Amino acid sequence: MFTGDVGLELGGRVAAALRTALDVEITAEQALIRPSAAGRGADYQCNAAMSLAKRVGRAPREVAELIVTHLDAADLVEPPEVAGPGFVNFTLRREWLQQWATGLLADPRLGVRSAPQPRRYAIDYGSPNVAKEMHVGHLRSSIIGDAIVRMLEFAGHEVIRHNHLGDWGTPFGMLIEHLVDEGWAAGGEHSISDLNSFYQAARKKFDADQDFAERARRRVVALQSGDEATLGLWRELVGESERHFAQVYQLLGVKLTAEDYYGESFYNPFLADTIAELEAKGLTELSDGAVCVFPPGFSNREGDRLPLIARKSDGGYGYASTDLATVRYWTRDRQATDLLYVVGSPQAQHFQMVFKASEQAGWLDQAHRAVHIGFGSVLGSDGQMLRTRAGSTIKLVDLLREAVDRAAAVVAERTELDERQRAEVARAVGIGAVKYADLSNDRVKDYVFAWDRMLAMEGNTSVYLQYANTRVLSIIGRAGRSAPEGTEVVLHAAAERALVVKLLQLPAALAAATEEFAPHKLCTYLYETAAAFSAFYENCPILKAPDDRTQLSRLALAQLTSRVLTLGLALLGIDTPEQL
Ligand SMILES: NC(=[NH2+])NCCC[C@H](N)C(=O)O
Repeated sequence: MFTGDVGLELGGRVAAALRTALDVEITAEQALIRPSAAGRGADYQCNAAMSLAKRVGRAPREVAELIVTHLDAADLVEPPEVAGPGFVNFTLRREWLQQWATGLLADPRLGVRSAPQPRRYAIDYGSPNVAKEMHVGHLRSSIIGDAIVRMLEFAGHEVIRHNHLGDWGTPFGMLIEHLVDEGWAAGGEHSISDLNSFYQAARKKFDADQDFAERARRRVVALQSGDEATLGLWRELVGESERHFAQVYQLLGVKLTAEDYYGESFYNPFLADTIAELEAKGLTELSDGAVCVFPPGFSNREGDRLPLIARKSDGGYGYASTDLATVRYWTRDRQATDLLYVVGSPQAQHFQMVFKASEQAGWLDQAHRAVHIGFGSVLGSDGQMLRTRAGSTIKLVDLLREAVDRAAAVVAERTELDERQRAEVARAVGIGAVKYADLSNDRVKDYVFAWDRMLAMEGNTSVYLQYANTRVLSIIGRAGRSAPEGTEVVLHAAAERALVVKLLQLPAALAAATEEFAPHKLCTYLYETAAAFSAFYENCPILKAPDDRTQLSRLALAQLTSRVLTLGLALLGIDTPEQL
């Protein structure tokens, strides 16, 4: 059955040909069918002959020829051709493309099939720290994590979001004690910007004032032993931070809500059992009084094995203990099959060690996988970590507000919109620009934060795509009608055909972006689609189409383009205004 992915379909046919011709078994994926580069005169190519040649002891071109002679795909492609060292070039048949495009018009999923075996994902993203300002790393985690959530959900998987809020540990002793000193609980008129300096003030006192430090230490003990009054103050502090984070999430339009907080404190009740299980399985060692796990394969430059500290020498638990508990909790208690952690690349080793130890403990096995979805830093135009001019770290709300303000300046000239519409558009454009600038780069790389580039109307930006979409919509609007389901798509001009071939690649592009947790692959695809539409529109008039049938067909292509752009951007968490 056709899966919606024409590359895979061709792959299956190539695999069948190889079975008949050479008695070798490969999967549809292993047939390595890829879209051909533009201007190559073909739509797809098969790259498998070269590597198969060695396996079957024949020349690559000979293998390619055998594929061609044994291929049963005349319904789908023109007679294929062997090229170069052993590529097979495929050109899709016009009739097939026309039929496919007509069918697409009636398909709410635009050719994308749901996962045949849905999995249960638990995804850790956002994950800021209480009583501290969210930083750009948390912004990246929120944006990338959210796109991944949307893509996985669209693919039909179950997705549980959890926000690993840093809300526990020794700093809370000094924070709460400082809070008491400030009479903070009484007033309630405090905001997170107070809290940032609040944190620094607490830290300063802690370092300078022995008496305060002692009180802070006692406060930690009170907190950990569940003292009600202390817990009340702690909740106050956490609640205040959560209100602030909610503001950022709302402005950003990410799916994280108050229900998604599974902070470090959440795992507190599971820590003792988690560590006891590791001990019972013989995976721990005492090292300088601390209970440690030494997962194999991790050592420093001197060759010393690296520990995960499961329980500190004072009996307390730390960051690593909690993360071991997350793996156990999400796999065992919540039956998640896939654990995703969207956290900056500097924590890569931490997660590799946690995963290794979890494998040893049996929490991760064939049926469960854990993936650290790392990402690089955001740099300023000076190539250094993004900071304000004064040198302090940038406040996220400020950054997002500035994005909306700058976008507002861009749309201010659109006098045909009323004030409310303009505000909505400014938000969609500004926030979209920040998100897209982040998502369109390979996440593992650092990227430079540059307002002008991210808000440019030309190039691979969200504004360009949003604008392209409004242009398509306005053409359809001016036509005064739309192509109904069942409209027969007719492809005569090369640009029409090229656009349909692009639209046809949505399932493959989306699958790659989803499976590799690589939203930039979807961005690239959308950009190419918008470009294909431009070329189409330049060459194939819609409003002044030669006849009615052609106009309807071209309107159908315009509608499909808009739907692909809208869906693609929505999966990236970006809104598509109807006017811009
Ligand atoms: N399970 C986790 N460790 N998630 C990531 C937590 C990130 C941490 N709060 C930080 O700001 O660095």
